[in-house]
Amino acid sequence: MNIRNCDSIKVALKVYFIMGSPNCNDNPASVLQAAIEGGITLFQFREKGTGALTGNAKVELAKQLQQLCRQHQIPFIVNDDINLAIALNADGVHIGQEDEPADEVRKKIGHDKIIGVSVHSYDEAMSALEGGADYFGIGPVFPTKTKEDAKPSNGTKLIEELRDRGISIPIVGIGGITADNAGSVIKAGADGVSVITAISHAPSVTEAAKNLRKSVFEG
Ligand SMILES: Cc1ncc(COP(=O)(O)OP(=O)(O)O)c(N)n1
Ligand SMILES: Cc1nc(C(=O)O)sc1CCOP(=O)(O)O
Ligand SMILES: [Mg+2]
Repeated sequence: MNIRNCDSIKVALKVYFIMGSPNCNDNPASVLQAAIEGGITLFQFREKGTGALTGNAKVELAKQLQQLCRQHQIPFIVNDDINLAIALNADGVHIGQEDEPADEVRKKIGHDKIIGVSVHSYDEAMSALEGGADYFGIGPVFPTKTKEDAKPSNGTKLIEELRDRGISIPIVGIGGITADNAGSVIKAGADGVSVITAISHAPSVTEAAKNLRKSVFEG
């Protein structure tokens, strides 16, 4: 299967769980296992923020989480760290406007890997497309405390604008998304939702993933 196929990416983006050890109240592998049992469709390893692991500890955690994803056929995406993604033969990377440009990343990771790019305007979206992005992450849709340097929340405006202007690339919304508001993000034109705390901090991680899935698939 071509992992970069647009329809496959749209399916994978539906319930996109992102986390690293700073986001977990429990052992990250247990949290990921529980989220997989709840039906997540894609995972991003984002080892970032206060207390984030570095060096060998980061690599070992990434390997452990990648192994879990492999066992359950969940694609494994690495946030920011292109060298780690290459070293682990990850399924792809997610980069933002402050990270390496998409065209440079494409040269490094090759043509069989997914590149997700965060965009905040039509112009950024066009540049990301030219650079070879496979999907856009758009946010923060709602206020979030999880990303320290997040921009002010902007609702679903950009998602609607891109769809109105005929952009058909896979899109995932991010930032403050929960089972209660996920339906509005899908209605706006996103293919899926990406969340950290709505799953990682939930009293039951499995139930939270199931509820999010329900909202995405049933509105
Ligand atoms: C799916 C998805 N969308 C957006 C982001 C944010 O990326 P970025 O702006 O580079 O910020 P950091 O996550 O690196 O702090 C994301 N990670 N995933
Ligand atoms: C990693 C990230 N990126 C964002 C963006 O707007 O690009 S918001 C965000 C944090 C999302 O965490 P939560 O689901 O807990 O709000
Ligand atoms: Mg980044």
